[in-house]
Amino acid sequence: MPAPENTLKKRLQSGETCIGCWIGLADPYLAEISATAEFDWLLIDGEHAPNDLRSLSAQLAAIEGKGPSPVVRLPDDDPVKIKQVLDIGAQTLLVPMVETAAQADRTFRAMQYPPIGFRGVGAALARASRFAAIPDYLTSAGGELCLLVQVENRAGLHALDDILAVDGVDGVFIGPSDLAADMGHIGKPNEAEVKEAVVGALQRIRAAGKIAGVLSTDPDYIDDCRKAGANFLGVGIDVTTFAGAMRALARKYR
Ligand SMILES: O=C(O)C(=O)C[C@H](O)[C@@H](O)CO
Repeated sequence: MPAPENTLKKRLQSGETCIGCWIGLADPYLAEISATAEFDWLLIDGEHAPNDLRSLSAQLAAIEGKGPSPVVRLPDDDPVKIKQVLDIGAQTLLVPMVETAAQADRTFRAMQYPPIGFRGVGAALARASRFAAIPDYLTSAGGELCLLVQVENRAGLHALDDILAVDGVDGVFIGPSDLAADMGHIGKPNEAEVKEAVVGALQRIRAAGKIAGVLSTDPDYIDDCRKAGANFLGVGIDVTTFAGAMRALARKYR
């Protein structure tokens, strides 16, 4: 029996547009509630949300088999964290702040077992192998992993073509918030030159035959990015959705 099929990877690589939501409330109960919504994917944020391996694992379990495919964002490109997140069962990773082809290639190799890469072997203890219930995990896991790297500053944009040329990179996600900050427009991802850079990068990513990702909560921004070819399309954040709804409810009766 092989590793579980990564259906999200296959859908995205076929060119399908898959919409999803950031989940940063860092709780499996809330993740399961979000999984009742008809998103194609839910991204569990290990960079900006208060998550650890236990909470990430619990949210993976809460989402799997409920409809949306789970994605995990790492806090950085540390190979040790990558190994641990893969061992708890994540199959699609989003890795932030990638600026060079060498960094992207090292990140890919951290996800792969030898001889392709250098992921440490511990499947017998790992949720990913269903605790050794998947006998062929070691020889089948690599093909079901999906690496999405984040390009979110000028250095990464400058190296985009080289990053796209890395075979192990399945897709590139453009981070409008961090790119805006690096371009001198912090808090203004809608600034004309930022938006132009985001849209242009998305077009280049799809032209290279790779998955193109972005996140926005602005419907017009989302539509422009979809038209530019974004197919890993983040359209919301649970934290801001929940906080906004709670504040609106309180104001309604004040
Ligand atoms: O730079 C970005 O935009 C992202 O990477 C997404 C943000 O990190 C997310 O937290 C929404 O602000």
